[in-house]
Amino acid sequence: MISLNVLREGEGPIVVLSHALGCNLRMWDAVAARLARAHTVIRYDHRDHGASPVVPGAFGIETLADDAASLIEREAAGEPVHFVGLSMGGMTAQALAVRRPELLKTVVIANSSAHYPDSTPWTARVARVQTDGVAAIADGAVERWITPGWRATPEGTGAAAALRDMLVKTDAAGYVESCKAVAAIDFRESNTRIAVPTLVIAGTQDLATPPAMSQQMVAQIPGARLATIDAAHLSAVEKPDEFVGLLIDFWRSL
Ligand SMILES: O=C(O)CC1=CCC(=O)O1
Repeated sequence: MISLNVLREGEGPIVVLSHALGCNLRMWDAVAARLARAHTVIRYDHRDHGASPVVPGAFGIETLADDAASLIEREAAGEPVHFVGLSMGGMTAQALAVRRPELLKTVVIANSSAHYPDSTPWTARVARVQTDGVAAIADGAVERWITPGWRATPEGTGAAAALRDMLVKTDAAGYVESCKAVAAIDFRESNTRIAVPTLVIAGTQDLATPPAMSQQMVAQIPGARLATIDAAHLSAVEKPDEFVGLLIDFWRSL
């Protein structure tokens, strides 16, 4: 078992936030600030990201789910949590909901996918990072993460710079292994066995995990609901008020 970097804030029902590939727990700053007014917010860095250890060698998203399960066991002391994952965090949520449903009150899968029909772009990205480092793919990634319209504003320009900085500080070998884990996902069958209340959030301008991928997950997961935000891939960064509003409405509706 590895010891992940964890940040805990606020008081109340526990929410665990799981970030995207190449980001770290700071991706959730705006969402955490809003949620922590009435919740215990626990966010963490995935292995090979942020201030968590870099663990040499290949792994699957199931390993990230097991990392999250150990963290919940330790931090929540038997209280089921609301688990919110975006992109790779949403993949972690899909695996966790099947492997350890007893740890979860609800699951939110934002800007994510159950499967990539074509792994060619991932193979190309891995090769580029192996040759030239994470910085070589950073500008393209940030362009997928937030909309051009927001990037043109002072707030969005600052956010883009902070996100780029987060990405280029990610360990290259860890990023490569994470890309391979993401490229290999296939939750299409296991999603039909999720029995935890689930909300799927899609970004209408998300080119990395387009809304059709969210619609597919909703069709697979029994009783799952779909919500949309007018944003690109990192909807929680660009539209934190709307993102938190969707979470609160979902939790209140149960
Ligand atoms: O980095 C990207 O291109 C988008 C992405 C896919 C999975 C993830 O976590 O980020």
